[in-house]
Amino acid sequence: MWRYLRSVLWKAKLLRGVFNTAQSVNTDKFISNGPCSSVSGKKWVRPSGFATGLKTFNSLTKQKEPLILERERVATWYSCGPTVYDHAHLGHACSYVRFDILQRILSRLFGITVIHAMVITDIDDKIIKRSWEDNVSPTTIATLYEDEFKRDMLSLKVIPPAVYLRVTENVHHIVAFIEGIIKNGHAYATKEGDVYFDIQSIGDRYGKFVGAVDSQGEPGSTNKRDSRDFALWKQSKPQEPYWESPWGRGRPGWHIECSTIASSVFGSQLDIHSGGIDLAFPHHENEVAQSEAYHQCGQWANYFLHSGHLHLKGSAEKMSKSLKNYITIKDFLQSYSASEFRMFCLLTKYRSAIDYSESSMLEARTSLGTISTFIHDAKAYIKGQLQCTPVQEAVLWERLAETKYSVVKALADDFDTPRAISAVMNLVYHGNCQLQPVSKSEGVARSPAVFGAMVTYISDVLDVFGIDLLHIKEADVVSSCRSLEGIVEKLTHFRSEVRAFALARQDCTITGSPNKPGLYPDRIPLLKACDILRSELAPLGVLIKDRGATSTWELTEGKPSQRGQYKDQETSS
Ligand SMILES: Nc1ncnc2c1ncn2[C@@H]1O[C@H](COP(=O)(O)OP(=O)(O)OP(=O)(O)O)[C@@H](O)[C@H]1O
Ligand SMILES: [Zn+2]
Repeated sequence: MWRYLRSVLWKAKLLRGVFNTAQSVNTDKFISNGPCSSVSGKKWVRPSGFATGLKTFNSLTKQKEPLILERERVATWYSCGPTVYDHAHLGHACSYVRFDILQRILSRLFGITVIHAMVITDIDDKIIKRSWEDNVSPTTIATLYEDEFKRDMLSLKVIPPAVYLRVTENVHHIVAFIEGIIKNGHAYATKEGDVYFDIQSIGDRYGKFVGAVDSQGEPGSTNKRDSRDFALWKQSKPQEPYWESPWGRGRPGWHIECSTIASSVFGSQLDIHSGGIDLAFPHHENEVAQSEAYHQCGQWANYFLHSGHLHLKGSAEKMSKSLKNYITIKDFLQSYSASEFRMFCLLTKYRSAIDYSESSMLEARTSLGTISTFIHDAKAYIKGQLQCTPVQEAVLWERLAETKYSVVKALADDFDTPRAISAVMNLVYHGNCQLQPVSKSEGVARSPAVFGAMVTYISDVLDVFGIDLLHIKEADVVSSCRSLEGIVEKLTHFRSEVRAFALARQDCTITGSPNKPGLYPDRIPLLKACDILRSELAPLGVLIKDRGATSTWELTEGKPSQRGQYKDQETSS
């Protein structure tokens, strides 16, 4: 077993650069948790290690616990990834964005390096079924939706895990892991070629998430010793993909992939394991049973974090691929930005269920809009463009200090993002109260520094949450280009009208100088203004060409040599 652990850790080379203390896993650590035989019951043991100052709700104890890490300022984090047989939807977005926010808080605010590994379930009954329906291979289906999932996560600004690992590339590890569990006396093979976990062999330690479990278990062989026993290895049916194994041709069960892959990266001990709440039982329950049976330890993962489900408002069911009640991430991003979705997530606790609706998205949009407007006004004030009555500067410095304290306190308390956002909104409110515009400000004292500090702090906090204050959605980039063209068109048209007016010739009979028709002298400043506008737009990439009484325009980005070509044409003519 040690050789196996060492070899898999060796493969996870990237970890070595990040772990600053060890070249290999400290195997003494999990032995100190006690071998399975000596550990009874489900009691959670508070890890010995490095306190972080945070508390987090642990599904293993169903209460908040101090977050203590195995290594100083390093958190090992494993998360269950998607089963890639269909489009990623807002339910996935919600779960992965919420955990991304938690990881950003740990790393950016608390200085903890998070090493995150995620499995991609690329072989499973649903993938096989979908491949039959579409008449393509399971690999084609899995690759298509895995790529789409990763693209969607990038558009939502989710920081990718240190490693994504596919089940199909780890089957040899899975087979070795199952052999280890059998050797330790916690699993058995049937004559049909299936392998089951032997729940009775771990006594009362099964049921860490739900207490006394009286489950019927999953359907399977009638040769199961206990109806709750679950499959580690399934004999393949005709036409199904298979791998060779000591038990014949088959493929891994669902739960074993996570135990094996998490162990292949992190060894026998894990700080944090995450997933949606639907995964707590039986998936995480079974992962724990397998991992502790393999590693012969009493506590494999110290903290299980579960996110609440996203529902369509009014629906009792979670949004899900199998229920076909979903909105894809791509469709969503046509109407809203990634930052707006993040704000929507921040406004509820990560563990709560969340109702998705147009009105909840508009609430998120409004909150972001309020912050953006404040930042815009504060910057105008700092630059001296916005004149205001004298500011109570000391009050604002105090509010800023209080906000900093409240934000950290809220986030250290099980990542209470709604409370942190409320503290930030409160600061914005007080900032706005102090920005009272006046038309004349000569001699009025100004306080740009405190507004500079507030702008910087609020931008930093939003940045921790992955929010970009411009919060431009991709669809808007295209439409804003279009509206920019519309603005240039209108501006050029207006200039043409002014220019035509300014170029009008005086009536010779009125002036009494029939041989010298000329411009109206009082309109010459208008012509000069038209010239100035044209020459000032040129360096911005808008080239206006006057052609007789009318004008045309073009964008000249990348063609600077043409800029200034028409300089001072009017007034010099
Ligand atoms: N509506 C949802 N709200 C929050 N998290 C979700 C939601 N749907 C899925 N998740 C989470 O996304 C992750 C990947 O889930 P999975 O691929 O099994 O999605 P699914 O849509 O539930 O699929 P299926 O319908 O096949 O069960 C899991 O952690 C799961 O808990
Ligand atoms: Zn899992």
